[in-house]
Amino acid sequence: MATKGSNSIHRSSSRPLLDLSKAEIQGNVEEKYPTILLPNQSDDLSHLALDIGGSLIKLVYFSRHEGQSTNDKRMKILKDKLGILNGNRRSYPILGGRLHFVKFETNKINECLEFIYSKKLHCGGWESHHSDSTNDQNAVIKATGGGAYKFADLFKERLGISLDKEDEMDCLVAGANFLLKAIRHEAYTHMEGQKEFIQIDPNDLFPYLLVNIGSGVSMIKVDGDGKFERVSGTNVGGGTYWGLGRLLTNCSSFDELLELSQKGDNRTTDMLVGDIYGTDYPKIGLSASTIASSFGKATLENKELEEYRPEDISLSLLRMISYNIGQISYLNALRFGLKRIFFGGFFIRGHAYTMDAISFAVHFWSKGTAQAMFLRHEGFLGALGAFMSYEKHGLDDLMVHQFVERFPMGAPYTGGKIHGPPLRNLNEKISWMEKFLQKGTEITAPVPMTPPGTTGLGGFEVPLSKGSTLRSDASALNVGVLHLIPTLEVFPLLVDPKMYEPNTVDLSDHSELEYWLTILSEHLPDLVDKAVASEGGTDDSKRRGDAFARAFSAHLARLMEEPAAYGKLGLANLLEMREECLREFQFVDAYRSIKQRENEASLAVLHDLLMELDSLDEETRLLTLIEGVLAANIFDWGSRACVDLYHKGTIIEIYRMSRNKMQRPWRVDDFDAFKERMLGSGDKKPLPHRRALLFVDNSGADIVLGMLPLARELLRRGTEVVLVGNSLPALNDVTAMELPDIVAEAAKHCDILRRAAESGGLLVDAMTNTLDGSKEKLPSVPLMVVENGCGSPCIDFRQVSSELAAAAKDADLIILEGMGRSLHTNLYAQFKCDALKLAMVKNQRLAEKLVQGNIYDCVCKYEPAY
Ligand SMILES: CC(C)(COP(=O)(O)O)[C@@H](O)C(=O)NCCC(=O)O
Ligand SMILES: [Mn+2]
Repeated sequence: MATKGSNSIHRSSSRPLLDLSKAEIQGNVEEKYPTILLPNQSDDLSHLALDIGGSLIKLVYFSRHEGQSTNDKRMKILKDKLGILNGNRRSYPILGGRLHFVKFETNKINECLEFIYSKKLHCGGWESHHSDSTNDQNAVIKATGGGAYKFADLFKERLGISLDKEDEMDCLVAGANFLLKAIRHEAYTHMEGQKEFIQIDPNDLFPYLLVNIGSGVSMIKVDGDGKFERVSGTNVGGGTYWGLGRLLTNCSSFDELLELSQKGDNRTTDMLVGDIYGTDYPKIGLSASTIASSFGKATLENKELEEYRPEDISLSLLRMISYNIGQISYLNALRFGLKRIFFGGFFIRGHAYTMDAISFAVHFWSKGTAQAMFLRHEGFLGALGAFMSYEKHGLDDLMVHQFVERFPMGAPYTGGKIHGPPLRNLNEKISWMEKFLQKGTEITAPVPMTPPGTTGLGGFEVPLSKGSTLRSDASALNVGVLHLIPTLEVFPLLVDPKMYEPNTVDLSDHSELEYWLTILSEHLPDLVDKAVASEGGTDDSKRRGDAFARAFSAHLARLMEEPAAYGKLGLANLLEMREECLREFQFVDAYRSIKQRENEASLAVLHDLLMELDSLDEETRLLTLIEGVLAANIFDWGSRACVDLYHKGTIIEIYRMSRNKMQRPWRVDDFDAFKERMLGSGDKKPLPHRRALLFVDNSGADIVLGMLPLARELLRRGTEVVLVGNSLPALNDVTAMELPDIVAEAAKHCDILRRAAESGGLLVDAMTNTLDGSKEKLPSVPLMVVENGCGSPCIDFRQVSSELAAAAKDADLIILEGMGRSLHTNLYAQFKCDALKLAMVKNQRLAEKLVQGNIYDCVCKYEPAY
């Protein structure tokens, strides 16, 4: 096993240069960095890279989306107000690209070629740019693995592409470095069946030992990007397990052999300490069940191979090889003083028992001072590395907060297991989901979980539970699609972004997880009804609705069995997953008509409400406004209890009932502290806040009769107001795109709102008049709208839109409204500015757990700047 000196990644320049022909400036030419359209340039828009191994082909490809343009004038004014210089990046909704991870069996290479062809990945992925097929002839694709040589001619012949070979070791390291720096829940430990995600600080990653277990094993000391050395290895690896296993058991595939091991009992083959001593050997810390000699028992008995169970042989082999690799790895880590050891390669395949065995060996020999870690994308290190070797893909500098991982369903090639034909369009995806209905519960069937204590503390012991309880979790869907959103930023007003945890409820508590998964499952029929109705109840929408329900149920079933399947799970992830799943089946806005109807009904009574408010003194008005926000937060189509209420009354009736019940003290009641900050006490009048960010929640009464009147009060007191709305729809939440029209309607009833909206660039028509000089120019504090970067009922402040981050720089007050944004997430979040968290608790269990109260209790939590 030769070692290799330090390497630096070779960046070949195989990609064609930019094609600037017919280039033109798109959008506003006056902007400092206008968008330049390159109609003839396509290669930079999509990439594909391959790792062609002996058993699997791994593909990583990037797809990019066109954004929708928005109202330029409105955006320009907003940017001026917020001081955003770079004017070319944004449009609603968020722009971005996606990194997809796909696997094929190498012996089904034709499916892989067909997939590449159907997605046009061989010519940049953009059909419209490649009507001329002669372009395809020049395409060069990065590839690594032995198959990059073996199949080069086939790729040329069938797709007209040349494979540009990248060194395998370079790729492994580049892939691992990228994952460990960019993906939040990439690395995890796996001890006795328990998976725990480890947060790696990207600034404190190096040095580490990367152990790649393929047919053979490479141990690589990694000191930085492109800086590594193969310090050791062993010829006893995955190939040894599979090769010996095949000879000894007649298994026909690696997976079959691995599965067999799960039913094995190694006491029949291994010589244990107890076999030699008849008891434990406590002096040197060995229990009777410790393996003294793998397969040693075969020397004591006069038995033929056929007399041993293949299951036992497979388990003994697996343990022998895993322990050996774990031990050698630890010794190498010790040799170079490395604290971290990451294991990857096809041998591991996310297989619980293999990981437990390796972890045990590292733990045992290091006496608990070292820990084995595994990588969720372990099978894709090489392909990712090949992908990273393209120049100018722009991914090098991206950071954790700019990636969002999502788990689409019905895309059978994402994830560990290959379980379907290549899907080209939504129709095929739906048919594929339908098949599962016919076949029963193939993907929704409970998957047995690994119970704690599979290896036992004494180590090398017989698993406590045998057979089906030792499962591989390499089944589908534990690797998602990585959305790259370069414009996402960490919210600058977080006191401590490193310590920030968005989720309030800990779903690692199994009863909590079960409760919330059940809630979501029970809500599903109603949601499907709404989604189908939002599209006119067509046959097509019904089909998609069914497919959505099946896909989402499958996600819930998978998570019930394996909560850590998609990384660390929180309620915010679950609620976002539901929205993403709807979008996957092309339900763009399931509550569209409900939102519209509620907006109209609420706007009709806004004038009366404002008159009533204006008749009150300052103090009563402030209290009435906060009551109004809390009362109107009852309009929540995501809460079971609220939806039941709506079947019993009209919007206005429910709103009045809710307001009448607003008796103080609320369950959490910091109103007096907030009032003092706003109005002062005695003669002392405090300075108004400079700028308030209002994180609005639901459409209808919530925004129109709750948050807008509160915004108006702040504006009246001289505080700039930024309404922060969702980038994409989620339940009945109001989106940033919908807000300007709602404000425009509300402004018809109110001068304060109108002037502020004009000043903030929200009333474009009125603004045109003003700019023409035909109207008196009235100075006013602006009312603005920004998108938050999310498409969920919750908000994760580690990943917000760049506009919101820019708006936050001058803000000294934030108001978070609703259960999703201020209870499920952020209840305990600390901000550098004053923060008011307002919500009605519309779930009995949450009310009991968080505020020791009851459903419909209210929370008014005020926290001065930390
Ligand atoms: C989805 C929600 C967070 C939305 O609440 P909101 O943020 O609109 O106040 C909430 O409705 C919820 O947690 N619903 C599930 C629990 C239930 O149905 O009781
Ligand atoms: Mn909501």
